Amino acid sequence: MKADLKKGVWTLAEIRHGRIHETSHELLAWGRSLADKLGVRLASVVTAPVPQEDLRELVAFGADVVFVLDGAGKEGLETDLVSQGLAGLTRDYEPDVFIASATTAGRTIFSILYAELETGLTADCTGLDIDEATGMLLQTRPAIGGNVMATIKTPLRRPQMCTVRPRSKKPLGRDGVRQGEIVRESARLEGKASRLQILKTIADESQERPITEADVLVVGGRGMGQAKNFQLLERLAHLLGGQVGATRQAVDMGWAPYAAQIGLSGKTVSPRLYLSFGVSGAIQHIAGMSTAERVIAVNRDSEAPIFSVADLGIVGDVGEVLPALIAELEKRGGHIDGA
Ligand SMILES: Cc1cc2nc3c(=O)[nH]c(=O)nc-3n(C[C@H](O)[C@H](O)[C@H](O)COP(=O)(O)OP(=O)(O)OC[C@H]3O[C@@H](n4cnc5c(N)ncnc54)[C@H](O)[C@@H]3O)c2cc1C
Repeated sequence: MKADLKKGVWTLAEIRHGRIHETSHELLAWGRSLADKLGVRLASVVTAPVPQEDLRELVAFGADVVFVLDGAGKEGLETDLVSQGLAGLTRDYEPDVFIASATTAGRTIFSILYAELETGLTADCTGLDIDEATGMLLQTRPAIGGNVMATIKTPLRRPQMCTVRPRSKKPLGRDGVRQGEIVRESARLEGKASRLQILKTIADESQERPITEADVLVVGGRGMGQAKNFQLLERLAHLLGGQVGATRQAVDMGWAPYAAQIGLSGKTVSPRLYLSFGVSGAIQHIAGMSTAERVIAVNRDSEAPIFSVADLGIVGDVGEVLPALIAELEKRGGHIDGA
């Protein structure tokens, strides 16, 4: 163990198919802002074998230290072994803060790890900060049915642990000349075998590409009126090289699949362009799209809350605006400036 690397802020790197997934870089952006406020080191912890270049990328995206935990599983899928291995590492190095992505892997590993370490865990945060007076981690997440945002502290136990929604922050700019330290540690598992057996992994093919990865999202709400009108959204998305997203109301009515739902109980998205039609802009929907770069909203109600987060608002009926927009784009061969 390297005693000089004790304490600090840690992030858990996410591994998919033997590579570091980009959510790990988003997590480093959160971690970097916390570590800078506390004036401490930022570490990323890797729990399965990945190429050396991926470890260097973690440094390029903000890590000061990369801990590689050897021997805790082949792909990071044996979550019981990974959690056990991480518990030993965490006890040795005593980080003040440890954060993971609120993905299936992050949630599973952290729910075992926090219990093992007898500390607290705030799941699914949308915001993190440091309390200037106490240096404590402020963990913000929707609460009470999504009607309020609660900020939670962990005053007594360490580390302060939470999972953070993917896409709730953009990665920092890559800095290829950043220097960092890579430290290898062996998982102390005393010959334990995993109780999990991975039979097979099945890709979610309900959408060609997850909406979380789309640059352009064309989003429909209840104001679209009926399922058939979602075909117009598909057409517009196709012209813009984007994908279709939906509100919970639209999903509940069967107009779009759950995989397309954006918001608190759906996906968090961060497209370059978010274009909505007949979406009111309820707080639970905004929670999933507030990091979109540019927002254009069409709604017939000039008081609709979506306009308060829109860069461009069009007060009008989707039945008129949407076909007109499609016709204009078709004339121009499917291109608008900036999209
Ligand atoms: C715990 C919890 C979790 C939730 N999670 C989510 C979530 O993940 N995602 C989500 O989206 N919601 C979620 N909701 C639901 C959320 O509160 C709203 O009910 C939902 O977002 C509203 O969807 P909407 O905008 O499609 O419908 P509405 O709120 O009914 O809005 C329809 C809008 O369309 C406009 N409109 C109607 N006709 C036309 C027309 N012809 N032309 C133009 N505009 C028109 C109306 O003016 C209105 O603003 C959640 C709620 C709770 C309590």
